[in-house]
Amino acid sequence: MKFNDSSVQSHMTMGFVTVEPSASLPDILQTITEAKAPCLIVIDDDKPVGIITENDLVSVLAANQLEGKNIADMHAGDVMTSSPVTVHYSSLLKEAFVISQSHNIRELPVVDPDGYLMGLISQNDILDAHFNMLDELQTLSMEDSLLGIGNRRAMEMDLQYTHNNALRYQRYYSIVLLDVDYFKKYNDHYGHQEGDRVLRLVSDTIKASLRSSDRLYRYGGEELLVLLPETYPLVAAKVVERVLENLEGEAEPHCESDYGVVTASAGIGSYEPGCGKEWKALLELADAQLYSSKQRGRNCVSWQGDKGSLAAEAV
Ligand SMILES: Nc1nc2c(ncn2[C@@H]2O[C@H](COP(=O)(O)OP(=O)(O)OP(=O)(O)O)[C@@H](O)[C@H]2O)c(=O)[nH]1
Repeated sequence: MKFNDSSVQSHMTMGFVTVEPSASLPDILQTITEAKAPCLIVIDDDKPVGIITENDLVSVLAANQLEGKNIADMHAGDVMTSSPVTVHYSSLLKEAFVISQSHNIRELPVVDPDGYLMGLISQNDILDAHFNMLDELQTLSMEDSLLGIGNRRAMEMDLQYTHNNALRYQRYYSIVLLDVDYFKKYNDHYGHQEGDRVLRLVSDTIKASLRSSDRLYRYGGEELLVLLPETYPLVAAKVVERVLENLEGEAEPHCESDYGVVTASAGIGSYEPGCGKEWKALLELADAQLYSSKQRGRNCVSWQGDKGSLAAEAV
């Protein structure tokens, strides 16, 4: 389901049960029991002319028992609510909800412009669709539309959560800032659309190089952030080295780069139990280390433990 797919037609059920106006009450009782349906739609010429709910049947049966009438003599027409309230198939869910609320009914037959029956929608169907759409909207509000990874809002929430856990249980975690090298030159040479494609390639390559417990976010522009829970700085450096190698291994041409292919630089900020640093301070640290990687010639990773910008391998 898509969050903007909010027409009645997309959410109605085709599993409705119909009866003719001439159906006898015993047949109606048997049909509704066998179908386990909340209601029966009475149709004439494929158009809804009435609706029979479980409540209608209970009321009629109770009244008849009191009056001693024979139910075998009764028909759909004696039991149904005539001229049922219907909703047009192209109506919005919220219109259907208003109609069902204002008439205090739970099931609405859905009709086409000529009044022919197309389906049935219930208040429950409408509420289910509504909550599913809310879920989808929430997911979308946390996702970067270009790269399909977490956006900055998602990143901040997850960082705070990871930080709180680390604080409480004395755990390590590392964050990595990655920035595509010479990306302005890439855009200028190959065009912005190609730049977008390469950003997706970078993001996909990074994602494929990470463990499932690691998370990738778009920090902004061509900068990405990786959150590595439970990860020591040295281990984080090894992970990032692998990421950078994999990216270089994609061999995506970049004729304006010293490397001839698309590469990225990275900086790491790590939380160590008792260090007293907030996640925002780690972000600043990662940013400073990223700057250091750029200064060292790019396509490399720096972290605080690497003795001030020696290559990761050398430590
Ligand atoms: N195609 C594309 N370009 C983007 C996007 N976001 C940011 N950019 C571009 O990324 C470029 C980043 O340039 P700079 O910050 O100068 O960095 P750089 O050219 O990568 O140089 P270094 O980081 O020093 O290697 C800018 O030209 C931005 O316009 C995006 O979503 N798509």
